[in-house]
Amino acid sequence: MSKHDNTAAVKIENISFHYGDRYVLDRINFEIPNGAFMGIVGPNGSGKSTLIKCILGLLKPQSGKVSFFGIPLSRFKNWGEVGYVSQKANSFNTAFPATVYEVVSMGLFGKVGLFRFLTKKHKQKILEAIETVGMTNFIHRNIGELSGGQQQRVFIARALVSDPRLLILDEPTVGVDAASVSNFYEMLKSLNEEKGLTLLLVTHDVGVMSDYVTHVACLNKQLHFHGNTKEFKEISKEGFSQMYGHHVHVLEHHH
Ligand SMILES: Nc1ncnc2c1ncn2[C@@H]1O[C@H](COP(=O)(O)OP(=O)(O)OP(=O)(O)O)[C@@H](O)[C@H]1O
Repeated sequence: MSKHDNTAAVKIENISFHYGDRYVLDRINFEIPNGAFMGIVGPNGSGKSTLIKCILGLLKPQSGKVSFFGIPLSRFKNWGEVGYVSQKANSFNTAFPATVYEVVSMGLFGKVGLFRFLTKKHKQKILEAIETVGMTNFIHRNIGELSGGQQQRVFIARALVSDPRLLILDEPTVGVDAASVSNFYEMLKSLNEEKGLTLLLVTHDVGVMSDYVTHVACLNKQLHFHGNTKEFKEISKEGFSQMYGHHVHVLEHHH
């Protein structure tokens, strides 16, 4: 594969961020290994979105640094390698009259008006991305006529058309009904395992998520734990709650 194989996909070094005099992130250090599927969990207000914004360079931390594939954020230019699916509610007006095919094609150009310039190769990419997320049967359906989980799949396909090496997802299961959540994670897992895509997922959903990810980071202003899923599961539930606060409970899958 690529020459970056031993380099972390994302390296976060000593990141601190405060809004005014209010600390939201306190000296955060961790790496997302290339090829990992990492879940970041934390209660409301624990700084998850702020951390994602610092990673993407949308917010500038007061201290610390971020690098992608070994390149410092300040010099990183290959944004096509990094896909981002923000919280659904903020990302798209689903009343907008666009089909699945049209929404996914925006991942190539960002604009609907450029449809007529799509080459055969572009069209192939779009069809492939739609197939990867299992939405081929809905290709001409309007985005507004899909369920929350189906819409999220389409937004992921939109992020996949530019062939990213890393995909960052902020609360992708919000609005996805409980029965579809496992299917949704299953799809992410196969993107990770079969396509070798590195995934970073932010969620409240500790229980179900931990059955699919390879690594976990627990955030509550500070990083309370980071490691592989086996280590995460070995932490006793009580010990974990004490360490991390009462907001988060590790639930077994069948609950
Ligand atoms: N623009 C802002 N100005 C001031 N404070 C902010 C701003 N944005 C967020 N905060 C505060 O920073 C803290 C962390 O917010 P953040 O959105 O990063 O948390 P989160 O873990 O993503 O929360 P949630 O799970 O509820 O989305 C919260 O206390 C929030 O109120």
